[in-house]
Amino acid sequence: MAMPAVIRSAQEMQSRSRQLRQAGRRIGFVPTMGALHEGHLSLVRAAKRECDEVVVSIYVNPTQFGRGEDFDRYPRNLDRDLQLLAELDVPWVFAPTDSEMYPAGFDTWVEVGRIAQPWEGTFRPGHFRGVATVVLKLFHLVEPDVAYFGEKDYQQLLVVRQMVRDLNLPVEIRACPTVREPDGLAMSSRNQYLSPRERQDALVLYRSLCLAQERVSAGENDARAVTAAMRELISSVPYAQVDYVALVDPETLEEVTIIDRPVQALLAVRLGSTRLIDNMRIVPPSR
Ligand SMILES: Nc1ncnc2c1ncn2[C@@H]1O[C@H](COP(=O)(O)OP(=O)(O)OP(=O)(O)O)[C@@H](O)[C@H]1O
Ligand SMILES: CC(C)(CO)[C@@H](O)C(=O)[O-]
Ligand code: BAL
Repeated sequence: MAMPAVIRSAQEMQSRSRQLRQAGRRIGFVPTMGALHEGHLSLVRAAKRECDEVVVSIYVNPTQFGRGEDFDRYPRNLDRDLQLLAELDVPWVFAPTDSEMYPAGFDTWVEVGRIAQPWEGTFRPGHFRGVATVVLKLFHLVEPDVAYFGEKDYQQLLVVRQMVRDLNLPVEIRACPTVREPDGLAMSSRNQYLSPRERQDALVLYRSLCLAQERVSAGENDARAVTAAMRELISSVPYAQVDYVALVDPETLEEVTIIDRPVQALLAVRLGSTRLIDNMRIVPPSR
């Protein structure tokens, strides 16, 4: 089990990738912010299945965090991450420094339009500008054939796809299903922040998504009735604060009123100082 080579410099990453591509290797890329868990590792496994080389980036990107968000306390544990990646035989880890990614004088930003505006875009202003900018830079440095993203960050996936389409980026975007804890909680690096009580109460996110599917399977087609039931369930945790709960078109993210086709349930809930997101495809019964 060899430890991955850790590349710190942007230029070195770019020249290594060029060499791999020139040798005809197909590069799979998994961008992360570290504090790796099974969700991340499922993306790595998908990349390993489909590509000759796997590059994982570990970078807590400051520009996607707003003022007052958790940038400073975001979990960082590079040694543990490298150990987990070594167990999967990942050869390359790109872990750039801030000054490599944002050298003095950096002043160019990627602004994705409508798809980045609602939901996370509203509650985390500037978030997707930071995500799109760093992902575009990472794509230029790694030059992957395929890049892997989790459906857990559903809107992020659509934002990245929009950018790739609009800017003709030569990379395929692969979506991977959300990996959950045995009790249903979506894996997230931020789960580490939860106290034992909050960890237990965090189950209301998954339960409310399942409740949405149950109601729709039972014939409910009024989106407002379904989101009201979800909110009621979440309110069984008195200190939970809902940022949004919505049923949306899976492509445009516009809110739907009647559920007459598959929709995406999206939610963001704060439990104490921890903000969690989750989502699920909700499918009405076929007639
Ligand atoms: N449970 C999961 N299942 C599948 N993919 C996931 C899961 N959690 C994260 N990912 C994906 O891993 C990639 C890196 O995500 P990131 O490093 O932000 O992890 P995270 O656990 O989502 O952290 P955070 O707590 O910040 O949301 C993203 O494409 C994200 O969608
Ligand atoms: C895609 C990403 C690595 C960009 O910083 C981040 O938003 C994440 O981990 O989902
Ligand atoms: N998982 C998306 C990265 C973020 O929350 O900032």
